[in-house]
Amino acid sequence: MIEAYRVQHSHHKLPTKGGIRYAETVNEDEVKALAALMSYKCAVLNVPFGGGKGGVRINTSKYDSRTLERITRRYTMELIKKNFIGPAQDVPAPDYGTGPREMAWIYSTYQEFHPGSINAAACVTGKPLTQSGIIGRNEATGLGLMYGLREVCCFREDMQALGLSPGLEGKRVVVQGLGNVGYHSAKFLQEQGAIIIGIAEYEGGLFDENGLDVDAVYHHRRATKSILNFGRARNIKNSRELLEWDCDILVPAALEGQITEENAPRIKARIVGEGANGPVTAEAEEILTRRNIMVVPDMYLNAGGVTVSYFEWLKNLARVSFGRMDRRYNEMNNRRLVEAIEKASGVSLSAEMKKEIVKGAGERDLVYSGLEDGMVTAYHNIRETKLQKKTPNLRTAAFVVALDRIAANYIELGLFP
Ligand SMILES: NC(=O)c1ccc[n+]([C@@H]2O[C@H](COP(=O)([O-])OP(=O)(O)OC[C@H]3O[C@@H](n4cnc5c(N)ncnc54)[C@H](O)[C@@H]3O)[C@@H](O)[C@H]2O)c1
Repeated sequence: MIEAYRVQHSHHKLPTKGGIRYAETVNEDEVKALAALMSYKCAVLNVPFGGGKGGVRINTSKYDSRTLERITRRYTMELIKKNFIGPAQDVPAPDYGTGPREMAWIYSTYQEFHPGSINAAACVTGKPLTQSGIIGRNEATGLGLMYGLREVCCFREDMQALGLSPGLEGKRVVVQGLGNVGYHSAKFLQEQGAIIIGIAEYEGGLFDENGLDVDAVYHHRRATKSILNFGRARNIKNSRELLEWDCDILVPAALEGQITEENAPRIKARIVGEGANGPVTAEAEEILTRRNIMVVPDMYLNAGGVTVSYFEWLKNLARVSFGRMDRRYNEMNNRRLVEAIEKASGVSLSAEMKKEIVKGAGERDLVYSGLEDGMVTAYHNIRETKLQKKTPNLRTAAFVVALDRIAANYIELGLFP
């Protein structure tokens, strides 16, 4: 017998949207809380979905791929029977313990029961690219986190109040969890000049004051099945110690409840960027706020995944491709376009103009720029609200933004009958 859940928190917008988690810790309360968080997250980013969430209480390492497939398809069947999945009802996505593989199984099962449906692909997001997925969904949450922290760090006066210099460049970062969110967050932060001095996984952690090469650590862990013993980096046996390490930014990107009233007094980071959902407990946040440590809340900072899921859903509904899937193909086509323009107009374009056209806009450019725009705008909304309403922290301000928008929906829609 396997316990599984799907929760829909608010129908102010439909479909509801939220990931499916596979973990031994899954329980009804957790799924309910995560579904509520999804409502607020979508509202903060102005993504027109209600909140939903799913969970299957299993330890994935105990099952082979065949059995995981059977579990996923069985779970999807239950969702279909109860009308808890569909492009207009409820659209799942990946979360802890699931990825594109599981999403493909869900899509395939749904399709079996909806023959002839022309938008069946929009029943789930985070699918593989070959199965109507979208470029950029895999890295979306980590990329969005980087855009968010970049925006946070660009306000000179806010950084001064924390005793930090503006910008991501040179910021010393510790990341917990090297999964989808943690790996991509670390990678994109590193690309912006941040120094990843520590990475914590459940089997242990690594520390290197000069910075860890995120890609190399990721491949090392995949090859050796452990993060430990990487180059000259120092092994940290108890990886929880890394949460309390001296750094500028701490990114907990594994599971909830990692920073509690017990360890909050010892946190040395100046900024805590919530990659995971709920990594800082309410009691811990009070302590961090009192200690002038800025917590950038999950409902904003890890909303990149659902934002790009929205683009994938739109793409599936419209049955279009957002530009060329393949950059080389895109460039080849654009070169032809340049030739055609020159031939038709009889004018030869400048080298600069040709370069611009050839580069063009592929699906990746559209997804990345859409995500960037969403993250930047949302941070400005939250920061303005914090200043205007004098909220104690960014989370309260984000709640005000989200609840105002959701309330406006309910009020404007009214009651029926
Ligand atoms: N995937 C998404 O798009 C997405 C979007 C928003 C929020 N989130 C949230 O981000 C968190 C991580 O999700 P994910 O998709 O990256 O999951 P994942 O399964 O890809 O990765 C999680 C990683 O955390 C590690 N981990 C587990 N326990 C740990 C511990 N005690 N200490 C250190 N590392 C530990 C795991 O080994 C794994 O590598 C979850 O809270 C999830 O709800 C995910």
